[in-house]
Amino acid sequence: DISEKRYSRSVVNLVDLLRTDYDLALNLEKYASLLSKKAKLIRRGIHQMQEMDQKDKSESTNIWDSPFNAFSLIRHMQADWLMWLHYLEKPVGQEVAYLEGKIPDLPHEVDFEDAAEGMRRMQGTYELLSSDMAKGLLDGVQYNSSLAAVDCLAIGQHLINNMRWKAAEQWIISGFEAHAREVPQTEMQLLKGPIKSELYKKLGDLRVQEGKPEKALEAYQTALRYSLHDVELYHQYQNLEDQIHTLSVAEPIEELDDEYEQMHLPPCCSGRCKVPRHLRKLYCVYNHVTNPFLRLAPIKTEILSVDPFVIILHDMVSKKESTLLRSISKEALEPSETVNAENKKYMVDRNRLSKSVWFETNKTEVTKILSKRLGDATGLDMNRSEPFQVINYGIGGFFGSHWDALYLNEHRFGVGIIDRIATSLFYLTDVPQGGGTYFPGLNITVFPRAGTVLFWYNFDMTGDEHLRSMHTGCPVIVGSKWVVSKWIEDKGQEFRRPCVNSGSNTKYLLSVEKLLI
Ligand SMILES: O=C(O)CCC(=O)C(=O)O
Ligand SMILES: [Fe+2]
Repeated sequence: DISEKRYSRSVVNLVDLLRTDYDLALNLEKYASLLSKKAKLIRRGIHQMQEMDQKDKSESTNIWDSPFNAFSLIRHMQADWLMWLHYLEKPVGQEVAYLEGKIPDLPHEVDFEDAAEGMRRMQGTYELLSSDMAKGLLDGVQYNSSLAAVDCLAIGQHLINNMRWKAAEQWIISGFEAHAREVPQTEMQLLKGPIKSELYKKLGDLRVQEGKPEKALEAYQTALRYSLHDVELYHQYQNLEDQIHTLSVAEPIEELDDEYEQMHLPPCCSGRCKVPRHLRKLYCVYNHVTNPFLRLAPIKTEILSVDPFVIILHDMVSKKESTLLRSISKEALEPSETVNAENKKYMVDRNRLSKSVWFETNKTEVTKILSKRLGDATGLDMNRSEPFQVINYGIGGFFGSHWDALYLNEHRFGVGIIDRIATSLFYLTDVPQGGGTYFPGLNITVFPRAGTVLFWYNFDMTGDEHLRSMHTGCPVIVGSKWVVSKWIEDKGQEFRRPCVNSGSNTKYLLSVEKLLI
């Protein structure tokens, strides 16, 4: 479905969007040139009429001096003005229709909502100030791009819609600052009037919601100063003034609870949180034990946590393999889905903003090799694993905190039930800023490094789900985050990772946990 492109959920379609923008600008240019031709012809028409007028006047003839004059006048008035009307009404070329036809392909309101929500989440997660963000200063890094006043205004509006008054106010103020920095005029100013008026108007709306009518009135008044002829605004102002006089101002609407907000923003995505002591002593080893082949080519393995077992495998994907995988995925990406807890069906959800595509393990030489390598490095049977999933995150893209396991412990051991004993995440790209994988129960944040694999067990040694295996795909601040996931099934790994009561007899294990002995 064309209308379901979900532009904000990946960066790959943004290039198409730029192309469409360029194309539409050309279309507008064509329209403008046809329109000026039309205007020229109209002007010529007016000129002709004026000449006739002059002639009539200079010859000082009366309209009744000749039957032709009267006839001409009547014919002119009856037919020519109709002709003008037709001419004025006739569309100028096909450009308006072309633009109309393109509208369904352009980002929709949901795309904007996704993008604005992405900005808000980024701001909340990394504790950024809106004024810094608008200036292009993101988590201590200054970029040479910034937000325009209209962008700040739009984010402010989005926050007002979501009852976040304080944050909205800060974005409106950032809008004024952005406006002071701006040199070129934006289209909005051409088509809708001065941006300053729009910003003050929004500030007024906000103050009304907050229950500060006097302050709102002040804001509307200032807005009016910037657009004297805005009738609608004037009515809004008058209405509010009446309401204040008659004490009938609407009740304030309370800001959405901050605690709810905090719950949805993982606190340590920045990686600057304190890692617990027992996790700081961990180490790096060469794994040459899970497969005889590794004696020749051991895999550099970093142990991040013992319980649950979390490791980073180095040099698992070459540049060439990464490029190939990304290029075959680009055209096939669709908005990512998550498994619904109740019906186990895959669905698009607001908690996962990315695009992805599934590839069978045997799809290409690259997927076959990666699967083999992963099997060697983990000691697990890749014949018992789910297909690869290639994922791309857009700016602000994220995956809210979740567990990968599908069933609750009491349901997992039923007949025929297969669950995800382990997760492997191949990082295909570095992400310049943000986009880490964070474990809230461990306070570990792993930042994507092209070619590495993050691997962890979702279940403990007795087969129960490990609560601390919960993880988060942190919001991307800058860059295009490409990862490939592969979930490994529990059924079929019984001899490689048998259930044991404690870690004491791990020497019988065949999987990578052997490294712990
Ligand atoms: O992208 C990430 O960092 C996490 C991805 C993830 O949790 C998943 O795909 O299940
Ligand atoms: Fe996950």
